[in-house]
Amino acid sequence: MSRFPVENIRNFSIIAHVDHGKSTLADRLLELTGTIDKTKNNKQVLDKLQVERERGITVKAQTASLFHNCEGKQYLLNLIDTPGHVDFSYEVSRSLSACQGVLLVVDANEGIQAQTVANFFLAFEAQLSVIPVINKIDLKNADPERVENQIEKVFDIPSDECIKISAKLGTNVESVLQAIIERIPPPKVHRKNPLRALVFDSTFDHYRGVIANVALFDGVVSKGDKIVSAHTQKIYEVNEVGVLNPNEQPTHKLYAGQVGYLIAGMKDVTEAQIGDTLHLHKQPVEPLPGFKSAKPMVFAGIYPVDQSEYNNLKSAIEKLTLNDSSVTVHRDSSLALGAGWRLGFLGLLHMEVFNQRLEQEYNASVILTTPTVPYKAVLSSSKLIKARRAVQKNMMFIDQNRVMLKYLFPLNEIVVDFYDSLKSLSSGYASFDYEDAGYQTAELVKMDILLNGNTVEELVTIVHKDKAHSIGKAMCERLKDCLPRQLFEIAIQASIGSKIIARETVKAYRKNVLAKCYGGDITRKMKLLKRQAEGKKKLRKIGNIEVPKDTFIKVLKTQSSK
Ligand SMILES: Nc1nc2c(ncn2[C@@H]2O[C@H](COP(=O)(O)OP(=O)(O)OP(=O)(O)O)[C@@H](O)[C@H]2O)c(=O)[nH]1
Repeated sequence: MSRFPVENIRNFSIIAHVDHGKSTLADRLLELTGTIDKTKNNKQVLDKLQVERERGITVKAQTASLFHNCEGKQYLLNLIDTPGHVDFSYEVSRSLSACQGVLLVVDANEGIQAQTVANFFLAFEAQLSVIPVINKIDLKNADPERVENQIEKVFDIPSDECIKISAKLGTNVESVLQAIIERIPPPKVHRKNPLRALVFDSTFDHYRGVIANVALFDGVVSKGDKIVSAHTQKIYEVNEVGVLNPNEQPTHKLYAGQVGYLIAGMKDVTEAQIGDTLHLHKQPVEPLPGFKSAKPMVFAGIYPVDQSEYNNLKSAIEKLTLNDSSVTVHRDSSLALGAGWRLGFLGLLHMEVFNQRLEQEYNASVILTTPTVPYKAVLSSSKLIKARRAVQKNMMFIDQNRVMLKYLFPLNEIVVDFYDSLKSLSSGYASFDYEDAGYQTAELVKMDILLNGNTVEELVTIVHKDKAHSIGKAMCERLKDCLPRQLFEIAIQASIGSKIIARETVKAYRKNVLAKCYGGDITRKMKLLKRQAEGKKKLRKIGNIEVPKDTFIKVLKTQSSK
């Protein structure tokens, strides 16, 4: 690795709106630099996770070191592929901290979209060089000139700086490599200073423990070095260092300005915190700024389907949150579902992907409860301020056909199905991005679900006053379908405070298990009664009502899919 002086290193990221072609461009760059063989099967090579391949989206940023010869000089280009979906923008901002420049990919047909704007500003604020790349020029409806004008108008980047390519066909991709070398500065680092390495990502390998992705800001790290985590002050010996090419390739040493991986016998997932600084033993340094912790927007309870799986699920969640540090975890327990956790996610897709990764990568089978968003509640019996559901803040025309609107929305209104509705209403043309605007006052009510007058804690929800009636009615109807009839009538009610807003009734049902036993054998009767008693044990009592355990799961599941 010493062959690459700092001036021959470029660290860059590819950012774009979803589906504008980041991963396809990454494939072409890997091929052009000979990192992977050119075959027809190279499709999103850096999307390694099963969930990414199944959904066709990137959820984890990936790193690859490319070796490129240009005008007789060997360059080391470190590429960090990032996700496009709004839920994963935390990954984007972390990746950018290891870069000096970005390729901003824009679809030649769709033009600038919501996440193009959001990601551009992340790069702009981090003061990175931005190379605009207009992709998919092979499409029949491509209009690269229109997109050039949009880029000039919205981002103030002269249109002659745009590179027009087709990542799919490979057209003009060499110009992108040329621009990376010419327009992105080498990292500002010092190899003579003591080691200062930023852990910008980490994964857990079942056999080798924690694998930390590091960007070296100062110094050199070698196999066998004793290093210290600035966060925990624990000392480790480096067992392996190397570059990702795109698979791990050991190199013995990594130098300042380079990006690679490091394995140092960290066995516990709490040891390699993302954002941590590593330095040499007895050579302490000023830690790097690290990362702002992610702010979860959507919360859900997660429980093992079978309580005996609790410890396995605990370790699976710990390992997966090491790789996805934006998830927050708190222990929780529920009367119906047993011991579990309350997890915070950045959005609904993030929650679904986390769940799918738990199942696919850790073989865990879990119950996920209805997603909710956080509220700050002021309990008051006085008149509430009239809620305004969405308030328009700003409007800007990007060109004759496209407008950018800014609204203030309650988070609860957008997390579940807003994006889908927007897409179908606009025939797929509108795109959407959001950022936290803080807490706002709203007319929200706490809705209880009662079974014969007793509140069922698991089903308590916070809903907007105007929607309470329809949601309460739907939940009562679902419960009615799920609850088995019992020996007495059950009243299912939805209430706000003391006011009942919906009601369903489950009629009484009496099962006489002895009906077919005429007279005779007492032992047979005892056996039937014992079996009935065992069946009853399986039921959980809420007040005087026996509720099968899976009723909660059914109601919560239908509720979250609604
Ligand atoms: N016609 C055409 N299609 C392209 C081109 N580049 C990418 N695509 C297609 O566009 C789709 C999305 O490409 P990806 O590379 O997965 O996009 P991405 O930006 O990485 O998507 P996310 O990771 O989900 O954000 C795929 O079906 C690609 O085959 C291109 O130059 N021309």
